[in-house]
Amino acid sequence: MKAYQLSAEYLRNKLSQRKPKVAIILGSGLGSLADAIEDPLIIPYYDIPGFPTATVHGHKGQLVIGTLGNQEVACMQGRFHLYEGISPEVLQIPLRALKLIGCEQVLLTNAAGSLHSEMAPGSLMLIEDHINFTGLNPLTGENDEAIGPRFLDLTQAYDRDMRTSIQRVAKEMKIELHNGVYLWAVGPTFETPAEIRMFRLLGADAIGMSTVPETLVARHCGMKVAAISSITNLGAGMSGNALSHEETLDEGQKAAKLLGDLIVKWLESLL
Ligand SMILES: O=P(O)(O)O[C@H]1O[C@H](CO)[C@@H](O)[C@H]1O
Ligand SMILES: Nc1nc2[nH]cnc2c(=O)[nH]1
Repeated sequence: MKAYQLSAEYLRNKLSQRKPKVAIILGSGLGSLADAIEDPLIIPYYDIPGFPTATVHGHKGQLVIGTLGNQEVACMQGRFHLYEGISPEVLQIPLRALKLIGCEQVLLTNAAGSLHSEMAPGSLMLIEDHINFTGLNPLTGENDEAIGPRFLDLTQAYDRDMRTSIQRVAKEMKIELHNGVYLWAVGPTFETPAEIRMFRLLGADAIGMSTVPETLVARHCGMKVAAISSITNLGAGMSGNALSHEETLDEGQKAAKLLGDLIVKWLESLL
């Protein structure tokens, strides 16, 4: 059996009657969103066969399964990044396991730097497309045609219907939701000011070290994907301030309530 099949089998046994259809991945500083999940079944990643363990400060490392916005959800409280030394192949495991237990759509969240001074810290950005600036891809290696195609079309990486419904809910809630392109840099260093200037020229609006590999794996196995960035800082060199992960976590936590409210209302709207 493959690692993700082992993970899924373990999770299926734990789930009993629960049938999460929506997966949510919480980014840096956004972990508290999982605290609102009712009747939670909490499974630490280290208990799940095949799963890596979360190493980044502020990423708790557990799967929380329960009810949010009247929907059954499976929420990853903490994610994996390539810069942690995790191989691209291992990055496939969580999303494929979530698909195997029945999740059909996934909402990814992240903390990101903004490339526009008008999109200041505290802003939310719905990802409409991405740029993979790493030259790496979690789908590299042998392809299992039973999971997805060797050559995956990414014309609609971020699902149009999910984006439309999230935008509609944000509008109803009078939440300003920017739209933009997220650029995946491998990290773990933040960018130089020269890189930020270059990324702006390339058409990026926000930058971070996650999300894109999850999108690729999820789309490959047929899940629908939407993603929202919580802007925690302006890109390097734009404000004169030094960047730090502590700032990411602080600003992420400040935005978590707003993003949480938006996610709950969106889930309610799916009924
Ligand atoms: O993308 P998430 O996991 O939200 O975290 C972002 O914040 C961290 C840097 O502070 C990096 O891991 C970056 O990707
Ligand atoms: N690469 C990158 N990741 C981030 N995560 C939060 N802010 C940033 C940033 O400015 N750059």
